[in-house]
Amino acid sequence: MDGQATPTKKYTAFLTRRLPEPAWKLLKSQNSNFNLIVRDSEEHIPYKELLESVVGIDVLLCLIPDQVDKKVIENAGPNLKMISTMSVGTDHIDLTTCKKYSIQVANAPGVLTDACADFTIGLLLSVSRRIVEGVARAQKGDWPPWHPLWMCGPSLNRSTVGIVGLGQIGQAVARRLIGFGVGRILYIANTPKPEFEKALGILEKTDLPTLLRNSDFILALCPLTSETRNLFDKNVFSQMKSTAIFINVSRGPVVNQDDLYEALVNKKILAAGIDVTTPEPLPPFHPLYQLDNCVITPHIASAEFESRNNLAILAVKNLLSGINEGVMQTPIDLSHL
Ligand SMILES: O=C(O)C(=O)CO
Repeated sequence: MDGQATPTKKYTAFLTRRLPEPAWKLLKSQNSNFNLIVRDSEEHIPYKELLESVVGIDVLLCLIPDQVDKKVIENAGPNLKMISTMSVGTDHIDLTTCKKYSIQVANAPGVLTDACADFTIGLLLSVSRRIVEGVARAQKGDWPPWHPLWMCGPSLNRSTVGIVGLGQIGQAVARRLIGFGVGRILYIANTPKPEFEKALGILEKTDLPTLLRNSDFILALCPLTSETRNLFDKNVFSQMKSTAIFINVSRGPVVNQDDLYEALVNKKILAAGIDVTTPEPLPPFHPLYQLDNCVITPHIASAEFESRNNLAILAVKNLLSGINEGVMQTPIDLSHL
């Protein structure tokens, strides 16, 4: 056998569902050196099927609703080396277990930023200008002759906006807010952003109580972590102005939903707009749907064709570079875990 190279083992990659066409084309054009298993469905993979499908794979490409927990990772077995997620958020993946087994994880940052920032402004205005409520009233015939203060809401112009989490999306939202003439933007973030503060002129890093006390609009744009889980609870809502509008485009579990309901019903805050909930999908008869002062959208902040296609393409690029070069393009730093 002297002189014969040991054949390198072909990786097996498993995709939990079909991907949008441009990402699929890219994958199909470059899959000759690995085994590709694609679950032939547009639908979410049931947990039990995920557990069974991952056994023995080397690379997993997953999506937000796929719960890649300890059990799934351990069921995959020792071959599992890389997980590429078609998402920015990684809270559906047990990163601690990934670190334990030296599994690389890559998300897809950057590609959704503008879509999410546009949507955040849209949701904020839908709530403050009562657009959804107005449409519902008009459709029900609840439309009196023009009335000076009917269906009025607070101005964004000259207001103080509090941003919780000034990452890429938070910064893109802050830039857009300048165009709406806001007076002040307060933010909390793990790291200060002095250059960005200087560029915008009206941005101030602060602490949570100061942000809550002073903001007319409070935007949750932070990732879900052990520090942000349940951050917006009764105590936090009680520190907001009674005229405050709360917007969540982050993750459902950063909010204690019962406490949000209580704050909205008892007018502790004026209104809320939430694109993310617990659970998702939020069941149709959930009490929050009954409130005029709550706008609920079904996790669509990033739902632009271009951004979702780019999200899928970046997830595929991560998978390909992981297989071909051993390092994914946009790996997550797990060293702090
Ligand atoms: O990519 C994510 O994390 C999203 O929430 C997409 O909407």
